[in-house]
Amino acid sequence: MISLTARWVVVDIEGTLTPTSQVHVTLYDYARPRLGPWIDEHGDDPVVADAVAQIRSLGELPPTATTDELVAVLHGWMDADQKIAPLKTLQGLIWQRGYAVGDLTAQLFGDVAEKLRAWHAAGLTLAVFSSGSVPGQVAFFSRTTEGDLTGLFTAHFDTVNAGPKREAPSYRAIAKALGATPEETVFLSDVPAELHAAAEAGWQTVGLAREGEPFATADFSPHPTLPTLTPLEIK
Ligand SMILES: CSCCC(=O)C(=O)COP(=O)(O)O
Ligand SMILES: [Mg+2]
Repeated sequence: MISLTARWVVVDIEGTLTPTSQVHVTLYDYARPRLGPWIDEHGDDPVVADAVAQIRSLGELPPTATTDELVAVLHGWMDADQKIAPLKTLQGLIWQRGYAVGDLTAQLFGDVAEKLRAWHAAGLTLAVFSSGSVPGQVAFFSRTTEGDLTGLFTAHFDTVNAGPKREAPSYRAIAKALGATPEETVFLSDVPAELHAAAEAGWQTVGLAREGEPFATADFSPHPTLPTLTPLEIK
C-alpha cells in the first residue's frame, strides 16, 4: 500500500490505464489503413493541412509528395513507435470517428475505472497527460468498457499543448494550466523517464510496473512503484 497526500492527479494512458497492446495493436491497426483516405478526404480541414505540412517538413518530402509517400512516412513512425505530433493528430481524428461510430471501445486495466471514480468522488482533480492527441484522449474515455469516463477529467494535455513527456518544463506548464502546486500534484506513469521529468518539476510520482508491460522490469527508482492502482491511496 502506498498512501500519499495530493489534490491533483495526472495520469498517463498507455501502459498505465490501458495495455500497451491496445494502442500499438488495436488503435494503430485501426489507424494504419485509414490515414491515406483521411488525408485525401479532409485535405481542406486546416488541422489536416497543417499536419500534412509538418509531415512533409519532418519527412523531408517535396511539396509534390503524394498521399502514398506521406502515408509511408507515417507508417515508418508508427513502426518505430515515434510519437510525432502530426501522426498523433491524424490518429486522434481517425480514432475519434472510430469511437463515435462504435468501431472502437477502450479497454482499461481492471483496477482503473473504480479507482478513478473513487478519487474523483473524493474531490481530487484528475487530468490526463498522454502522447495521444487531446481529441483522441477525449474520444478514448468517451467509450470504454466501463462506460463514458470523460466527466472524471478536468483537463487533457498532450505533447502539443504541454510539451514532451520526458522534459520537466512540460510538467511545469501543466501545473500552471491547472493552477496546481507541484508538491500537491502526483503523476502516474509506466515510463521511468517521464516520472524523472515530473519529479524534476517538483511533482510527486508513482510508477506503474504492470505485469507483461514493456517497462514492467525497468528500474523505477527512486519513484514509489506499484503493479496496479489498487494499493494506491491518495488523500
Ligand atoms: C486515444 S489515446 C491513445 C494514446 C496514444 O496514442 C499514445 O501514444 C499513448 O501514449 P502515452 O503517452 O499515453 O504512453
Ligand atoms: Mg505510458
